[in-house]
Amino acid sequence: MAVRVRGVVIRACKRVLERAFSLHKAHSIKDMENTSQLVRNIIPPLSARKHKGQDGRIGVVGGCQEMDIKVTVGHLMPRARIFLAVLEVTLNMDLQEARVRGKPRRYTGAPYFAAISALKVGADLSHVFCAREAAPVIKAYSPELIVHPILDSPNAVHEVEKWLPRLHALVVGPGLGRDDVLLKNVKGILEASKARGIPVVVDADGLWLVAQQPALIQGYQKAVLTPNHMEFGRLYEAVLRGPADSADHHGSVLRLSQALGNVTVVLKGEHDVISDGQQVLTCSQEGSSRRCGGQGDLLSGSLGVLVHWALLAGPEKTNGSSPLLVAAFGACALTRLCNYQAFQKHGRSTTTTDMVAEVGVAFSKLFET
Ligand SMILES: NC(=O)C1=CN([C@@H]2O[C@H](COP(=O)(O)OP(=O)(O)OC[C@H]3O[C@@H](n4cnc5c(N)ncnc54)[C@H](O)[C@@H]3O)[C@@H](O)[C@H]2O)[C@@H](O)CC1
Ligand SMILES: Nc1ncnc2c1ncn2[C@@H]1O[C@H](COP(=O)(O)OP(=O)(O)OP(=O)(O)O)[C@@H](O)[C@H]1O
Ligand SMILES: [Mg+2]
Repeated sequence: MAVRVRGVVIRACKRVLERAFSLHKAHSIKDMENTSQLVRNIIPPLSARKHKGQDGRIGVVGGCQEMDIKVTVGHLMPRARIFLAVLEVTLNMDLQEARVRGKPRRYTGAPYFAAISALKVGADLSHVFCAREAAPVIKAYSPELIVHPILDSPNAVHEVEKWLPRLHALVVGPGLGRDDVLLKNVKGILEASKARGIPVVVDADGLWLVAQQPALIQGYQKAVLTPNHMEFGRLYEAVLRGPADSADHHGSVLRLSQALGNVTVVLKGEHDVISDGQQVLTCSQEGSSRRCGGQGDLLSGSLGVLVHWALLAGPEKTNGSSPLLVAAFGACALTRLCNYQAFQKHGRSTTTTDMVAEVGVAFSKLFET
């Protein structure tokens, strides 16, 4: 008898839990649909009357190419030293310094993915501000990008500042690396962008810089930070002086956003959690289990365009929600659907290039139906 009663109770509990779960799921699907509608509202209509540039001029700040030449000058024969000196003049770099700086980083794919994604989403012009040696590599990937080889030059901040009046949004960090000279220049670029009220998406090594100096972004409400798991942990620790609660992503993202003065934060992961310090949204658009590098760059590049569109549209088009929150949701849903579609075709061999090829169809499915 007691065993039968226990069985009935367990089955009843199971039914309650299943119902609660499916209700929660239905609720989140409804939320996602409502937010997708807000994204649709901010998309500017295509029109024959518009001129080039009107739908978005986006800048990506990132891309480095440090040489990995291991030399110990003291051990070289005199003739080899002369050769080294000639090589240094030709390459215009200090090879000893390259060795001392240690772990070389060469990222050209990340800024390319971010910049090409901005174009594919619908920006008219996409600029990349990168280190000198990275420029020919990035340019060779795509003739569609405008590439400025200035990020490691002594007057980098001034060079980028000249372009700021012509840019609608900046994406800072993809493939930037952590070289002190580049980070110092990027700090100046962030300050100049803030002074002009230009929206900034901060990703990857840009987040490394913000974790060292949170004041750089503190209270700037036209900023969106897009950390992955590791970047979020670093940032949280730096700002809130303690570890994030891994069992409560909602609470952690909300707290980080609030502590940064309502800067919008997007924590990427199995579900993307987005907050402006007031609302918390979750994007659970179906993706896949494939986690190749570069997917986050697709997200930050797309977000650069959507942030511009959302701010242009204003809060009346987003039903009172923060435009940046809506833009961030749009970029997350788009990236995840690109991942899903690419995975259907390529399975385990899916790469970010396959995802970039899906942007057009995924965007139409989500936001133009
Ligand atoms: N093709 C390219 O040029 C690419 C360059 N990239 C650049 O590489 C640089 C470093 O970026 P990283 O993303 O590696 O950042 P980090 O150097 O902070 O490393 C993140 C580490 O965390 C791990 N990780 C990520 N998600 C995790 C999770 N959910 N749980 C546990 N571990 C997790 C990763 O395997 C990685 O080793 C940036 O400049 C970035 O833009 C990446 O964007 C990938 C593509
Ligand atoms: N476990 C997961 N399941 C489904 N989607 C995921 C998962 N983890 C990440 N994503 C999605 O992949 C995209 C990129 O997130 P990811 O955490 O890979 O960024 P990242 O590490 O910055 O990428 P990148 O290699 O470009 O630097 C986001 O849209 C996110 O929603
Ligand atoms: Mg990344």
